[in-house]
Amino acid sequence: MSPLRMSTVGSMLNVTSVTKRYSGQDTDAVAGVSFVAVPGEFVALMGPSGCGKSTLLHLCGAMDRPDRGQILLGDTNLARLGDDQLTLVRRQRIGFVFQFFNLLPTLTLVENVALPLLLAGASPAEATRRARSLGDRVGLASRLDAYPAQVSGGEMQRAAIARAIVHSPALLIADEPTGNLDSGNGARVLELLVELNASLRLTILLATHASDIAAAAHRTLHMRDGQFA
Ligand SMILES: Nc1ncnc2c1ncn2[C@@H]1O[C@H](COP(=O)(O)OP(=O)(O)OP(=O)(O)O)[C@@H](O)[C@H]1O
Repeated sequence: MSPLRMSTVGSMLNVTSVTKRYSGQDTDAVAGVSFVAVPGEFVALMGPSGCGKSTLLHLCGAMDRPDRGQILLGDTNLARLGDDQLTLVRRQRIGFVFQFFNLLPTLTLVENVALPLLLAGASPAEATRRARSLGDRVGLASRLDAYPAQVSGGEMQRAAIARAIVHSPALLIADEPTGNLDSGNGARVLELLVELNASLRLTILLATHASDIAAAAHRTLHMRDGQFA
């Protein structure tokens, strides 16, 4: 069997004994972590600053490779992929939401949302049509032609979430998605993530410091010193 196609039963993400140490460091950022997320599951990662949450998200999101261990996204073993294959997996099967939104400032919200579709080869008309439709759905209808600097943090994060799911990924990785929002906007962004998780059966892996955010997940994994506590 090809190293890219190993069979697992029913898991979206199957992480086994994963370890990652950054060069120049004398401890592992992630130290032998294992867990499974099933399709449609919303899993929260909690733990103090520096415990390894972002590193684990990067590994599960095909942004980095573990030193040891195995990460299966569906049937694909991410640890065995080359750079080009990892890029394809990221573009096609994973969506990312970050604390500071990471929208391109020179594009309008709808242009930001359409970007992954254009990169995947959609025509500008089709990409714009789908981006507008999803923008409406996430509550941005009247703001889609504004630039990021002209809208609120909550609206920027809604656009970032729309951009993250416009290509229908299997897995959404969210790193402190409410960490830069006031409590009202944070609650509305969380509500949106919960709604998308339920309606699209989107698997979500989300890191947070906030226990009320984690409480909305189906399950919370607590990290400390690179391991699950
Ligand atoms: N690029 C890097 N090079 C070297 N060390 C790093 C790098 N990124 C993270 N680290 C270290 O790895 C450990 C885990 O960091 P990580 O960012 O995964 O933690 P975190 O739980 O996400 O923290 P926070 O909640 O502050 O974002 C920390 O000790 C951090 O200093």
